[in-house]
Amino acid sequence: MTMIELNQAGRTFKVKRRTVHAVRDLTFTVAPGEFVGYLGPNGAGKSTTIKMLCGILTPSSGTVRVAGLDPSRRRTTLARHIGVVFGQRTTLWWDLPLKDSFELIRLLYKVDRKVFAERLAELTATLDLGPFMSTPVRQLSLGQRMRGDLAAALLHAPEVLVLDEPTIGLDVVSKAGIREFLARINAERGTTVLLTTHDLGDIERLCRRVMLIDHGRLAFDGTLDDLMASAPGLSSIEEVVTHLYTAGR
Ligand SMILES: Nc1ncnc2c1ncn2[C@@H]1O[C@H](COP(=O)(O)OP(=O)(O)OP(=O)(O)O)[C@@H](O)[C@H]1O
Repeated sequence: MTMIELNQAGRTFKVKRRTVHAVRDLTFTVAPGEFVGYLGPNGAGKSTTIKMLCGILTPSSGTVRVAGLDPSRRRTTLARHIGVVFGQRTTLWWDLPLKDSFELIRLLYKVDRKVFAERLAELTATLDLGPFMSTPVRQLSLGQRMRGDLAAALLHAPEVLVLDEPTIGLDVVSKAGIREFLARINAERGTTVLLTTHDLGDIERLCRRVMLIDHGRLAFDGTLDDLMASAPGLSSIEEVVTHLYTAGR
């Protein structure tokens, strides 16, 4: 059983008569319960991959499956199985208090009132949302907003969580809190997590497996230990990743 499956997936964009290959021949699988780091330099194709996983973008070639579904054709059904957080953007309603955004999500996903209340209570406690539950989203700090977005992505209890830079711009304490929360969700609920980040501390703390994409192609797929062993003589993850990003340029 696989939770995420890409088979020679590719995506091109036409820019001024030129074809940009954002993602090429991408083949990998992610099993249920895995916590995978998805790394790559700017412009490597990470966001394009994530958009194909959510069904926002249709692959130009190959196939993509998430929870057994073709995301671009079954986007509504897939929404029940997947949670997505884009660190740079919020999915919450800007002018509404956080709790009203959550209630709208309950209605959208048709979650039973009692089940929802239990989940929300648990997420409120683990993410410490209580102090700003009645605050409009636009007035939240970045760290508070991110915690709100994570709760919003998990209220319908998806099996797979896709995170695009969830710790961007956060201070060390907020980052540690988010990392602890994600580790817990993965361990306790068995949620499959695909994490894109430029913060290698996120990767070190959370991911056993790392995939690295460069120029739209998979350049590395292995454990964090394999990654460290791939560049003998280099001792920090920063050095190893810099080496991989600059190799072949
Ligand atoms: N809508 C689009 N139209 C044209 N080109 C695009 C589009 N979206 C992405 N690209 C191009 O595809 C390539 C991959 O972009 P993508 O956003 O997937 O990279 P990324 O790995 O997420 O980068 P970053 O770390 O900077 O967010 C880049 O060359 C980018 O310019």
